[in-house]
Amino acid sequence: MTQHTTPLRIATRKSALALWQAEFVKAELEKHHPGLVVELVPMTTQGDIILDTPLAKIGGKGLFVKELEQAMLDGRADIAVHSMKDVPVEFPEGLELHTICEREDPRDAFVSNQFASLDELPLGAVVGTSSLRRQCQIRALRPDLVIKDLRGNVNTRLAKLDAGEFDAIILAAAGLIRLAMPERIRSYITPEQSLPANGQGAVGIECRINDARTKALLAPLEHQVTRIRVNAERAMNRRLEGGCQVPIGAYAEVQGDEVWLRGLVGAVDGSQILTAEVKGAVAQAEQLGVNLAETLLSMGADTILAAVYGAKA
Ligand SMILES: NCc1[nH]cc(CCC(=O)O)c1CC(=O)O
Repeated sequence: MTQHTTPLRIATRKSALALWQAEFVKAELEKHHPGLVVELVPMTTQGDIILDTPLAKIGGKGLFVKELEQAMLDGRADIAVHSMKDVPVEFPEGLELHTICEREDPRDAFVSNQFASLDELPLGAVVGTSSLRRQCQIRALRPDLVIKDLRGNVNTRLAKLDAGEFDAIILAAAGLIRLAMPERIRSYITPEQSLPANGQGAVGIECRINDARTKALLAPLEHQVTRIRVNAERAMNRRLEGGCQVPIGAYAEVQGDEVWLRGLVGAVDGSQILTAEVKGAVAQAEQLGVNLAETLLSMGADTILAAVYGAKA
């Protein structure tokens, strides 16, 4: 048996979901490597501090990972665990996204104390979400609904719903399942109604590129089918330069040796929604993502995205 002398340290945010994900990876590592000691290094990020400004205005997701990455570069931690949908496409020099774990349910969830589904919401009901992607797709389905900004971690968002600020809110099903609140999911929003974000429901692990010991320890946590799906989705986003908060949906499924990738770019007000899909060999997953992005761009996604980025600047 291998001797494990030094503990492996996980840099993590302190939100319930981040801690769940870190604990999950810790448990997986300890299961695969008996004797290994895994420690959590909890930290606060800029994104956790600036909670009152819409994400799209403050430069997006990078704010949630910078401190974790610095800790790895400084040797204060060895890995960071991320929700794949929050991981920027680029990594700082010396770090890489090394492992993608098996995906939880990737769908969005409809959450409400009074209504069972989007269809049952009365005319003009108030729906909470801070995601431009969810906003534009819900507006396209139900132009009568009033969409209100909703930020904070999962528990904060649920508390705002319970306080009566919204008739319903939209959250990732994965978050509610992981936090042991599946009963909060009144219904699932199907990919046909609204495409999830790239990487939604998948957990990824970042580490130092030159850290062979950590990489060997992470190897059993890799999930091949999830990687193929997330690679296709992220390649589409990358080609669209959808680095931060953008009205882009991407969803891949693997059927046998084929990938089926669906993509969407929408105007935030729901006035225009472009959708396209592509099928091809698993080995071509990333190329399929790029191709689908180019199809969407040729359909007019470039104009829509330029308007979104222009509004932010
Ligand atoms: N943007 C925040 C975020 N990042 C990951 C999840 C859920 C879990 C996941 O997608 O892996 C959530 C909450 C949500 O969107 O409701």
